[in-house]
Amino acid sequence: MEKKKGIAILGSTGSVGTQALEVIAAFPDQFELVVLTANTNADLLIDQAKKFQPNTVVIGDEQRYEEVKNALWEDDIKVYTGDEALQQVVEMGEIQVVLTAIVGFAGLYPTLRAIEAGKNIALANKETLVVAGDLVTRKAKEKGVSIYPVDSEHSAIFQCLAGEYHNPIDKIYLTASGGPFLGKKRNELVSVSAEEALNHPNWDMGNKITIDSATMMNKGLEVIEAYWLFGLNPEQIDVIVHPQSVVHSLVQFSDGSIKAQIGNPDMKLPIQYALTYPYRFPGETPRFDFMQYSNWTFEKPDKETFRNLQLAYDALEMGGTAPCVLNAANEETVKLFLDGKISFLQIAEINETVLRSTEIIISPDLEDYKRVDALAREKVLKGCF
Ligand SMILES: NC(=O)C1=CN([C@@H]2O[C@H](COP(=O)(O)OP(=O)(O)OC[C@H]3O[C@@H](n4cnc5c(N)ncnc54)[C@H](OP(=O)(O)O)[C@@H]3O)[C@@H](O)[C@H]2O)C=CC1
Ligand SMILES: CC(=O)[C@@H](O)[C@H](O)COP(=O)(O)O
Ligand SMILES: [Mn+2]
Repeated sequence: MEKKKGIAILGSTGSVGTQALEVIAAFPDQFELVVLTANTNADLLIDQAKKFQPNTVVIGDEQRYEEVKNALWEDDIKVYTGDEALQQVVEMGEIQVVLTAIVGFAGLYPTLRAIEAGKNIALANKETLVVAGDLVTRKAKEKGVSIYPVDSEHSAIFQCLAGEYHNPIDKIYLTASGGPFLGKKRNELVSVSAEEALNHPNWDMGNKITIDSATMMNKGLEVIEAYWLFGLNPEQIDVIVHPQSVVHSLVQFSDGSIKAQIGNPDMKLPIQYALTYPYRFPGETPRFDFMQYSNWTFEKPDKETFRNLQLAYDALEMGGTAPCVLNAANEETVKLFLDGKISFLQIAEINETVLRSTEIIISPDLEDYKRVDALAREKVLKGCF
């Protein structure tokens, strides 16, 4: 029998993490779960560890360490806490693929360490590539490590590219749902609440990405993510609004032919493909019903109203640390919005102010990214919002 594939899930208690565990549970003969990590959700991490019996777990929050350790003592599961532990566990010999399902900049360090240790990456944490795409892709190339996209649009592009290695890409189309406020103009968005913004029409996701979808920053981050994953020019990356979220993205080749990947809005499929690549495992996921989705529509994104999308293109054009600045500002403005401290429209306004007022370093190293990230966050927080 073939050896099972060793998997680490960073961020196992989140939306992607919990769905990844469903995928793993569906193929017990194929995967061996080696590591699970969470930030603060000790209760769920304990439940997951008891059920899946990984070798090791990491709880970010040091206050919850004793509780997790005591709960898992009789299961003989190693328990660690803190940022350094999160970076060390990805080096374990039994791991073949690290699924990065942590949200935000915090995913960058363990991803880099995993690449350094020669582990293939199933990448959900798009912020890693947005912040430091040059560093991450260079390191992956150097170490012969593959980065398999988990993000549904990028998985779609990746699937369309299978077998097309020799064929030049004309352009790609990333599809966007448009979020809960599709069709609204700025004057209608002045006082929308966090609750309304968290009401995504098609996907059930973590809070941060759901707000990003509502502001269309998610699509902006995905443009930058695609730039690094597929080695395209910004002009080759287009966004089209497709409110049904069943055409997950499209590739147009140099002869004009377009390939699309289609399916239900369900993250388990892209997660599974990233873990089983180059194979497709036969699965029980509900089959697509064309009659349920008989009306597909496409429209142009409104970059005036959803300014964040334009800002992401601008940051990509500016280069160097500009996307890192935009990402850091956005992580903070999203938190402020969720805490009721700023309005929905202020998210993009503050992001833009920070982006335009922060000096760019053109060839940054990891320390530069760390400093620039901290500086941009400080600018948002010192804005006295
Ligand atoms: N959800 C989705 O369908 C999709 C998500 N993505 C991307 O995947 C990533 C994860 O998204 P999602 O699952 O929605 O997010 P969630 O907020 O649902 O989950 C985040 C996970 O990361 C952990 N975490 C949060 N902060 C830290 C930190 N500072 N250090 C270590 N661990 C941390 C959380 O732990 P705890 O639970 O303890 O807080 C949790 O396990 C994001 O980058 C997102 O953009 C991409 C495509 C689709
Ligand atoms: C599931 C997924 O990949 C999300 O990134 C999703 O695409 C968000 O939807 P929109 O950003 O298109 O609203
Ligand atoms: Mn996506």
